[in-house]
Amino acid sequence: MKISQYFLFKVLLLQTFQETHSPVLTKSSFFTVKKKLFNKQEVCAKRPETIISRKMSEETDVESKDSELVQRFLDCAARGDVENFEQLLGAVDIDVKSDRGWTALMFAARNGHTSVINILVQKGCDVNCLNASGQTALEIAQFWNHKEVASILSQYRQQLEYDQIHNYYSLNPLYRASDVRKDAKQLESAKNNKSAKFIMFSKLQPFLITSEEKKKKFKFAVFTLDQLPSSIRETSTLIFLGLETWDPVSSPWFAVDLVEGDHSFISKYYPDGSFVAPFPTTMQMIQSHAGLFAEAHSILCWLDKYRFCPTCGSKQTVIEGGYKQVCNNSDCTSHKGVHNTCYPRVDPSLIMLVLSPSKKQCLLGRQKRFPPKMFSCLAGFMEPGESIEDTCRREIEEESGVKVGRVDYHSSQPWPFPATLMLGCIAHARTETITIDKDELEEARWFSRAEIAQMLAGQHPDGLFIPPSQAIAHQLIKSWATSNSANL
Ligand SMILES: NC(=O)C1=CN([C@@H]2O[C@H](COP(=O)(O)OP(=O)(O)OC[C@H]3O[C@@H](n4cnc5c(N)ncnc54)[C@H](OP(=O)(O)O)[C@@H]3O)[C@@H](O)[C@H]2O)C=CC1
Ligand SMILES: [Mg+2]
Ligand SMILES: [Mg+2]
Ligand SMILES: [Mg+2]
Ligand SMILES: [Zn+2]
Repeated sequence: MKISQYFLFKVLLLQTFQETHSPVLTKSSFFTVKKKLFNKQEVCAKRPETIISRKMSEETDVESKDSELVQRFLDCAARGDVENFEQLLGAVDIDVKSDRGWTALMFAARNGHTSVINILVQKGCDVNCLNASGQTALEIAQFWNHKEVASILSQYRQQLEYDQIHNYYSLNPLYRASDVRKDAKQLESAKNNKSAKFIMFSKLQPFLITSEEKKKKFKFAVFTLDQLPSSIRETSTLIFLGLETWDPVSSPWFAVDLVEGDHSFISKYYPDGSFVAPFPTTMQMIQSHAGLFAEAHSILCWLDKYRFCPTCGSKQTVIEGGYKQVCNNSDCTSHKGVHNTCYPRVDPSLIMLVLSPSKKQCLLGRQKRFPPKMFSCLAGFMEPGESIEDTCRREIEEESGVKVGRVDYHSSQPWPFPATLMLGCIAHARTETITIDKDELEEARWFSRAEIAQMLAGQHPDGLFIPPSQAIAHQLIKSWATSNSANL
């Protein structure tokens, strides 16, 4: 399927959010999470071996085929049918959920299929997923007394806690090699390196193809030196993204900002690819290429917006593989002392999950521009001369009236639209009363862990949901909800 066709249907963020989170249970079939949790009768009510079939009437052929695959995938996990399960692995999302929010890992954990569990864990499935009852696969294995499975899952969760958290857009596989880009000779030989790789942009839009390995995901079309017309290197801007390994002769990667008329060679090599609007399309890329996009897009946006010297207004020259611009006016004060205008800008902003004084609830809000029913963490830009902690306290008080004490750092995420760095924090509230700033927020309220579990599973009775897993807001909320899900 061509990307253009695909995005005819899916280009809006609103749709992306709604598709990922549309509630599948009606109010009447809904039981409160508290009632369900660890209640054997409830867990048994629908045997996990039987996957709930979905009403397919209004779905397209493609979707019904997909849904069949999902059903077979989950069914194989539930039955411990390793052979068929492995065949389906590449065809569906490894963390795909049944209507009750059960993943393959949960079904395998329910029935004690160690071999399926091992495969899923090695393939990097999400061990912290919650089902609609607020249970993780580990809790399901413990409940059904599958000790071996429980031991594998708890070891793996411990391992994950030691590992660094990688948010979407932050997994860049390249070594940035600033020494290479600062040395004109090395940079020139990198451009002529026979193993050099090139990814394409035009008017800030990346050229993407669908990924063969991961269905419904996109990746860059990667070009080699001999595929590029020689004119490109004279007329287009080449951004040096980095090297594949620390070795200075390893493959260098470049992003090419194509100028008009340079496009014809592209369709010769990748007839099914397209230049696409970066948001939200790049939220559906394979992770390593999303990292490349974040680097390239932020630099290209900076070069696009800063065409003239911010100090004196003269023309500038791009150097260091796109990472620096110098003013052409030799009398300009930007040549003296420390001048950050020469370098690409990054705007730090805070995004925080605010916990109530009792730690039993978290504060989420809705901006007017959000899709209906979506709630997210509060966020705000850092101001000059402000610490992370003070930005966090100020933005929360401005937007919700809630006063915050301690602030803990969680993780960060480059948000390349154009160059925001999201600093994710957990904030501990000292007060509970909410008074919203109507300019910034439409609504803000406290949510219990049980309600968050429903939202994560796409089964909130009022259809409320949180941003998709690619957003750091999702990771902050999920990390709190899963850190002690037994206390739902
Ligand atoms: N809230 C969420 O769930 C998520 C937020 N984000 C991102 O977090 C960032 C900050 O969140 P947000 O709530 O919008 O921030 P703020 O609460 O600080 O409010 C944003 C407003 O502040 C002004 N502003 C001040 N400084 C800047 C700056 N350096 N860059 C841009 N605008 C600035 C703008 O006003 P004006 O328009 O009047 O100029 C802007 O509309 C945004 O990039 C947002 O996309 C990312 C993921 C999730
Ligand atoms: Mg604000
Ligand atoms: Mg804000
Ligand atoms: Mg602000
Ligand atoms: Zn100048």
